[in-house]
Amino acid sequence: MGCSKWRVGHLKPQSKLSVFLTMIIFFTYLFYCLGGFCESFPRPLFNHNRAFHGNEGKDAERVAGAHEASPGSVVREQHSVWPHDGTSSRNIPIANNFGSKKFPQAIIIGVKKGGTRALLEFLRIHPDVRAVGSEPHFFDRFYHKGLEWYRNMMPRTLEGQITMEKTPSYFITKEAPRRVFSMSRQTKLIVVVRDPVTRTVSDYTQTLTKSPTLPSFQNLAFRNSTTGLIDTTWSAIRIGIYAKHLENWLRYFPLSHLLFVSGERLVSDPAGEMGRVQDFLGLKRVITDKHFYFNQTKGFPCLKKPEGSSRPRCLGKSKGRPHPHIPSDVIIRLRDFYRPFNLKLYQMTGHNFGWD
Ligand SMILES: Nc1ncnc2c1ncn2[C@@H]1O[C@H](COP(=O)(O)OS(=O)(=O)O)[C@@H](OP(=O)(O)O)[C@H]1O
Repeated sequence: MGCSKWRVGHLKPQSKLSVFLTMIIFFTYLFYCLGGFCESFPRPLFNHNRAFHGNEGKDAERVAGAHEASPGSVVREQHSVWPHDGTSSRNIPIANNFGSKKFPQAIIIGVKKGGTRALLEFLRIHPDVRAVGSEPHFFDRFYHKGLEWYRNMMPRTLEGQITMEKTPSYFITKEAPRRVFSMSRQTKLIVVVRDPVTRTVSDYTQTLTKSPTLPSFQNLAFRNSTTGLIDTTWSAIRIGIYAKHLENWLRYFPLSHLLFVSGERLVSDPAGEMGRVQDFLGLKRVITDKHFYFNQTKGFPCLKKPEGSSRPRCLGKSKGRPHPHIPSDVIIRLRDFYRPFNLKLYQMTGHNFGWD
């Protein structure tokens, strides 16, 4: 102090003034820095999240805003706030490759014409569900392509989100249970079941749309029209023997890994059925009756706001088609045929689907 006094005392008045001003500037700057206002580099926005997830900088965007309840909603929020030109005002690149591709933790394995598309589209409005749009057919047709091929088909998911796919033919594929099990024994399996008689007619209607010269329903359904013996080699019939197919799955998975969704209730009470599905998947009940409205023209429930859209949407023309008339005696025979298998299913699942 004495030293500086001595030096200042020997300076000219102009020099004293400039020293004084320099000191004012220096102390003002010091105060600003202590207040945190003088950083010349942008702060890495998500540093705190590395510690949060112990992720050491991998997938920085994956952990973005991990303090929020749902990673899915965080991503949406970022997109709506930040510019969409690939950079943000804080020099954080916005890529559309958030997260990583994982094997599905839950699969809709069946049944064909049960209402599997409706279920998947309804689930996709949940922020914590990401699903493949098309049917991958990995465990039946493309198993030879290998698990990496399959994983690559999956959408990227963030921490806490569920990866899903639906391929209804898995349910009747002999090898599928073993194959799914060897991918992960933790896989959750969802089966949408529908009255097997209506399901057969629905299946027939689909084939008829593709091949208008198809024989009549009764020609295909009976092995012998006089004895009324049902032709179980016709896949449209065979698929509806749910109890038999279920036996294959129960060799590998406990019943607690399977959820049976009623195809009928998915139409009459979509929100109620979706509540069960969300509970089974361990998801917050986000999808409620607010998401659905009944479209009189379509004759089915439709979504008020499907994923990625703000406009109401129903499923396409191939879903909810009118069925051709099938003579009542044929329907009765089919009902008789399926009854014991249905009862077996009710017993196996502990759930009466009310088809009889
Ligand atoms: N909300 C809604 N909208 C339209 N259709 C609905 C809906 N919910 C269930 N369904 C029933 O779904 C049936 C088709 O089943 P899938 O989607 O499993 O068919 S497929 O196996 O993928 O081809 C389809 O069968 P069809 O009526 O025979 O066309 C519908 O009855």
